[in-house]
Amino acid sequence: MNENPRMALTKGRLEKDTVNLLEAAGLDMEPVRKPSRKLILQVPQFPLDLILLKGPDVATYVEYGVADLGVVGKDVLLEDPKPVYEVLDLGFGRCRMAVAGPPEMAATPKKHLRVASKYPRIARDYFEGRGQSVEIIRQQGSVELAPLMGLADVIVDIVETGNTLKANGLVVLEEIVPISARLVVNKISYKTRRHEMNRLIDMMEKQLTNR
Ligand SMILES: Nc1ncnc2c1ncn2[C@@H]1O[C@H](COP(=O)(O)OP(=O)(O)OP(=O)(O)O)[C@@H](O)[C@H]1O
Ligand SMILES: O=P(O)(O)OC[C@H]1O[C@H](OP(=O)(O)OP(=O)(O)O)[C@H](O)[C@@H]1O
Repeated sequence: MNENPRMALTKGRLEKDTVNLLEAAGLDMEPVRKPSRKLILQVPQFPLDLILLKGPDVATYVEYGVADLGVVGKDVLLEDPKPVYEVLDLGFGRCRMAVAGPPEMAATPKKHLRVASKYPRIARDYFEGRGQSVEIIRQQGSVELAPLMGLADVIVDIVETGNTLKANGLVVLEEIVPISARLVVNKISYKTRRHEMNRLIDMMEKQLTNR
């Protein structure tokens, strides 16, 4: 067992809101706020270590119990489901998963669709669930380019402000699912470190209800 409970945080877009939430919950987040390349940080005066990872790796660390808890986007959990407990919707990192494409695609249903996405599983589940035949073309980024370049008919991607779609002449064709950051807990830690896990969950939950 780790000495202190360990929480995995997603670097990048979710980082600032996560740090703000933990700070509001009473933790000294100075070590994370201080610019540094450190990936393991200790919360002063509180039994908690923090590790910084990319979203999909947060879920993996929590699955294996190397981290007891983690903060990760719902998109990551849907794309690569893990046997972890999802205990809180943290309410930030809000965006939606959507099908998008050129406006004319709305009026021209196709027998077989080519779909570009960083989220092949979400895309396949969505279209197959509707009986739509698809070929999924996996992308690593700049997904909006695919329909513009003729690589795909539509994309499945995250839409937040809608600015990227707009700047590229694309529109949302269908909403798939709303997304936000979630707190996940390792299943064994939840049993064997119940008191510590509940204390941390309660501290965070209280801040959410105060907002
Ligand atoms: N506009 C957005 N684009 C992508 N993710 C967003 C957006 N808004 C909120 N999110 C949430 O933030 C999480 C982290 O996003 P972030 O872009 O930092 O990492 P990423 O998706 O791994 O991208 P990258 O590969 O560019 O680092 C996502 O998993 C998602 O839940
Ligand atoms: O609706 P918006 O506010 O414009 O946000 C959505 C865009 O942000 C994300 O891309 P990201 O910036 O992570 O770049 P990449 O996936 O293309 O690397 C996502 O894949 C969309 O392209």
